[in-house]
Amino acid sequence: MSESPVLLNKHEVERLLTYDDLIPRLESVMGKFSKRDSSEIIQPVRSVVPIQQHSGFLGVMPAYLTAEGILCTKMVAFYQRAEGSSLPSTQATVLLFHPEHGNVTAIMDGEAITAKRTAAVSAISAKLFKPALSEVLCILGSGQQARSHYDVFTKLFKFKEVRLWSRRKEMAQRFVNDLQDPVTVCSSVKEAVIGADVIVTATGASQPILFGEWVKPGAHIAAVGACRPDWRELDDVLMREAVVYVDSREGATAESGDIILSGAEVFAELGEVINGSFPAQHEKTTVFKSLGMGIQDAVSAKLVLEKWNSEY
Ligand SMILES: NC(=O)c1ccc[n+]([C@@H]2O[C@H](COP(=O)([O-])OP(=O)(O)OC[C@H]3O[C@@H](n4cnc5c(N)ncnc54)[C@H](O)[C@@H]3O)[C@@H](O)[C@H]2O)c1
Ligand SMILES: O=C(O)[C@@H]1CCCCN1
Repeated sequence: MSESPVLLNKHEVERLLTYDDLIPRLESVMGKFSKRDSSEIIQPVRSVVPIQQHSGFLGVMPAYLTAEGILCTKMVAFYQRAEGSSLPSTQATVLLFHPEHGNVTAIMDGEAITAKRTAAVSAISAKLFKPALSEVLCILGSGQQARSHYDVFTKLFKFKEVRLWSRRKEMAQRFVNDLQDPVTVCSSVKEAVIGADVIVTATGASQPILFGEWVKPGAHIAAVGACRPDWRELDDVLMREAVVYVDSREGATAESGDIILSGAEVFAELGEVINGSFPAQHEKTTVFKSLGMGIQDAVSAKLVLEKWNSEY
């Protein structure tokens, strides 16, 4: 009989998963992924089941990292919530398996993993692609991803000003009231992004909210929302004028409305830049289009379990 799996709730996962540990593991696994060596990493594009009656989707995200012995899957339910809804738009659970025996070794909350690993990957993109002089950070959205992006971007980089826009101003105000440092709440996307050096889009929008004509030449955009083939956050002008990087070419081609509908060309994967096979064109306007990957959840979950094991 195999042992019962370790069960870790959101509070525990949040406590155990730190950006300092996570960032190097994500850089390493994304570099490996971009080498496309199937004896090292197997990660199919996410399977997504639409839940049409409720404007939602269930995604299943398996991954196997052979050398590290990590066999994992995340199950993530994500919804388009009506304005004013208090329900979370993204909920997830992560399972780790014993690769040899097939039993489940850990079941853990996936919300904290999703929030932190997505923000950490965006921060890696900003490290590579943001302009040399980056003084103004702008975040669009005030939900879970907006918060994790605020946390890691202000931890890693020094900005003179941070701006926030949310479609409901009171939510932006609530976000800001929780923080120690000053953040400017803006009344429109245009006001928030004009002159910004780094822009994070982390909204549930399905139509463009960020327009190329407002974006400062040379700025870096980490685009985290719009994870369906018919959803948009960025307009055609921005998509076509920027140098576009993605987490996975296959994921982007299957799932990103911003890429599919604009016809924008993907220049490189983040992992290809980490590996040195493509340059980081930080002097140009750059978009990092993030869709999220099972390997990112897998290394995060392994890290959480290692930390937990070291404590008990
Ligand atoms: N790339 C990834 O790996 C990844 C991971 C998790 C979530 N996501 C996506 O990121 C986005 C944000 O996720 P979250 O967990 O922070 O959600 P959340 O529900 O916590 O926050 C969503 C934010 O978007 C705003 N919003 C919703 N609809 C909008 C619209 N039509 N126009 C403008 N703003 C709108 C809400 O007001 C809120 O501020 C979602 O699209 C989600 O699917 C991507
Ligand atoms: O990679 C993820 O976890 C997310 C979940 C929500 C939709 C987009 N991708």
